[in-house]
Amino acid sequence: MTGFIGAIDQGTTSTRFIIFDDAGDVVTLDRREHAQICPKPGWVEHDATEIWRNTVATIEGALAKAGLSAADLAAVGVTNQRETTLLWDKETGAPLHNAIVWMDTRVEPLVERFSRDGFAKRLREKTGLPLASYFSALKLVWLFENVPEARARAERGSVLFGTVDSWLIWNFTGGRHLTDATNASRTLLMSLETLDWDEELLRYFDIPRACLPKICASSEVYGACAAPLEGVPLAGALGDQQAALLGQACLAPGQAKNTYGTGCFLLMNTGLSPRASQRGLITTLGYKLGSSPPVYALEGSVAIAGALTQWLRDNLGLIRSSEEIEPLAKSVPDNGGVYFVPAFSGLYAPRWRADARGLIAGLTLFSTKAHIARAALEAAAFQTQELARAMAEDAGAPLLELRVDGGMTENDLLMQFQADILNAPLARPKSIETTALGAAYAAGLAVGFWKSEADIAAHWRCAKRWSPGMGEAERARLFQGWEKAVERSLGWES
Ligand SMILES: Nc1ncnc2c1ncn2[C@@H]1O[C@H](COP(=O)(O)OP(=O)(O)O)[C@@H](O)[C@H]1O
Ligand SMILES: O=P(O)(O)OC[C@H](O)CO
Repeated sequence: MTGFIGAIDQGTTSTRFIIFDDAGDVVTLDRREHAQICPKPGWVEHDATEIWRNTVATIEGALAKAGLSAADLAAVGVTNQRETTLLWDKETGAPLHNAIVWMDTRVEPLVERFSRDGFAKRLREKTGLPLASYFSALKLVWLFENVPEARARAERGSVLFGTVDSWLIWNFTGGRHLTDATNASRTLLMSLETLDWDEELLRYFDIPRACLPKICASSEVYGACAAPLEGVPLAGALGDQQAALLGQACLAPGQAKNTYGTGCFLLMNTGLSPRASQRGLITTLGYKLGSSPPVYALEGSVAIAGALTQWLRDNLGLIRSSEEIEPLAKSVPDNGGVYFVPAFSGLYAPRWRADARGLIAGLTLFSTKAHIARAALEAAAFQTQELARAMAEDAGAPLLELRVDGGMTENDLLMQFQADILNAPLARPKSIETTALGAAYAAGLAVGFWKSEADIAAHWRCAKRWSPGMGEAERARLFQGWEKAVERSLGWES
């Protein structure tokens, strides 16, 4: 019987394999963390071979826990941390360098170099993206400039470029070099109109076409998997935030979700044509299901959200586990005037300030670690409020409801504060594994396991809701404090 769908969720901090039943409910899950390699300030790398090993281990782990075998899976989907950039040898499959992670800032000097000629406006028109260290193109340029022989071999096609989806698909399918259009839309190399690599952009960044994967739909059969998923069709791939959009069934224009993980990513479905932002948001591909027309989204990306909780745990030792932050923060009635701006990689949307750095503001002798914990949680909410405000202005209508998911949504204090600061209700579905669910939906639709978008929308059920309860004056006072702190974080790094 093939009554289940599998999804690999390869995230910034961990890799999960989740098995879903036909109601979209989690049957079982296995998870492995991988090393965050930080060789210099601002540099963040992953070992791609460790990621592949963890992927295999989580699949084996989840199948064993559920007492299932690969033959029980009708299809498998892949979803992944986006923009993270890899090069590997076509013959041996060996990576040429550690993967350069999306939040890595080493290419700031390249951003400056490429900013000088005024091409950034054209880049934004074609790709929907600002010229920033976040996206893949400059990471790839850096690899070509720093890894001996990489460029010459890429030109010959013996070295391949890919984001993490490509890397996993290549390993699963015995060497098929493919990517999906949502991941490609984060490279600064794909045109949002044609959904193909763009000659003008390739020339601009001097990227050889021979090293690029073929761009596919988010939902189509990519190939049959090798062990440990022997023979299972790999039938869906999406960047993780787009997968969450689909997993949250935000299928109608105007519907939006926010995922609170390492970072925070607010995406709104904007329908069948790309909508340019006037407020510092990104225009991105939402999803492309088979031969259906592509669906676009506006996105607000925040680099540091849950990562700040981890930082309090690992770098300051303020808490022993992420969960401990909630009781600590709750032990004080408010932030006591303390604000924490986690601009560790500069600030992404809507400000795009690479020169910002993290700070804690408003400290007095009265401040305790509980105020710092509270300020760290509130930072995710304030950053989301900035995105929501920009999105409402772009869309010409306020957000009526925000669907939420990701690890931080377990934090009740944060979610209530978020509803208060947004002045809009939050709704969390029965499963917060919506990222993996989106990849499962994409794969399931491609093989007919689920029949239509309506079929998957019918699975969405609200399990928890937070309603706003804060007065306007208090909301304005708190947000003003945040804005003052952000102003002070700007221009730190010059
Ligand atoms: N109860 C909690 N309160 C605050 N942050 C949390 C809590 N639980 C998890 N987190 C944070 O959420 C992140 C994990 O969420 P997850 O959705 O698994 O992220 P990712 O997919 O980016 O790896 C971590 O950064 C962790 O510190
Ligand atoms: O791995 P996550 O969930 O933190 O997501 C990372 C994003 O895809 C980066 O753009």
